[in-house]
Amino acid sequence: MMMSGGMVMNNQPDYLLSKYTFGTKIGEGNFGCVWKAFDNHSGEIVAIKVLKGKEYSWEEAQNLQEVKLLCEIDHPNIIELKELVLGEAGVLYLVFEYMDCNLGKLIRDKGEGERFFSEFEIRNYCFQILKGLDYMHKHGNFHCDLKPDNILVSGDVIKIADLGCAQEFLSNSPYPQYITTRWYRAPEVLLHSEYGSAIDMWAMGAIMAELFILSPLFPGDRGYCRKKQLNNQLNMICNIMGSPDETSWVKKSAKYYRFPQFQIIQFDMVMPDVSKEAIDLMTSLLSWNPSKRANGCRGSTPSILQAML
Ligand SMILES: Nc1ncnc2c1ncn2[C@@H]1O[C@H](COP(=O)(O)OP(=O)(O)OP(=O)(O)O)[C@@H](O)[C@H]1O
Repeated sequence: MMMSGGMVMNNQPDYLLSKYTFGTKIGEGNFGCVWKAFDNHSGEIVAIKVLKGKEYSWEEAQNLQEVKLLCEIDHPNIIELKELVLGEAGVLYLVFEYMDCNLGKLIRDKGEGERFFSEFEIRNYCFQILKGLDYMHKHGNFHCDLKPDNILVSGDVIKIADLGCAQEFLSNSPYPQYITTRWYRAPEVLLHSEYGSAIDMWAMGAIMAELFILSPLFPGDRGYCRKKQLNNQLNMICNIMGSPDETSWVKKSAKYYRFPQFQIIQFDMVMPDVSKEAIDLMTSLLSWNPSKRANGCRGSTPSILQAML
């Protein structure tokens, strides 16, 4: 057994089954199944992610991006990885602190009950997500797959999870193919342009709007080919944020793309009860130009964001 930071790493096959009692399956993504489990020693409830589709060696397991990053991270708004266990036949188990549900489910439940979140609740959630993101960005990483289902909630505490696609700014490795679920994907990624941590701020803007309206802001269709998907998603964005003007960013990043022409829909028209500060923050987070997006590390951030961080 080895220790890295506060985390335990174990490659004894029997260890997992003797330490934990598995309960129900609580989630499933592209990369793993997540189970609720009971720690027989401490009595604590945990969430165990069983990685899919590959036999891991111990070295591969320790070098996984999600594992490497979570070993270095210690923040109250980022999920804690408690243990890494390599079981029989190279099955890899990631043992996390347990959270009650994800933000996507909470939004869907509210939507079905036709009950809105109060702005106070939304500010509290966004404040915590922004704190977690700010920490990641200041430590040279960005999440790359921020979406409501990857944000976990217990009571009024929020934690960012699923760092499997996260990237280091200065990494020599090429950025991954898979970047953000399409509805939360920033224009620069859609347009195959250069991108960085500002893609998380775009996703944050889309999530904040979703918390207010209880449905995704840019729910682009799948489309039957990549070109259709791209057109559809960018169309959705133009439809709400207005088409980008001829700024240097558009000239550099989208010189071959013909944007459909739409005027911006003012958020205060569709969200009449939302405060001006919250509208300003969403509008800034959803700027076409990544360098203009609100960002905790920059001076030109809206006052609500400054007050939050
Ligand atoms: N620590 C946890 N506590 C409670 N539920 C969790 C926890 N971690 C994950 N889950 C649940 O399991 C789901 C899938 O987890 P996760 O996103 O980590 O898997 P994934 O395979 O990497 O997903 P994706 O396809 O989005 O990359 C989450 O949406 C969440 O509902």
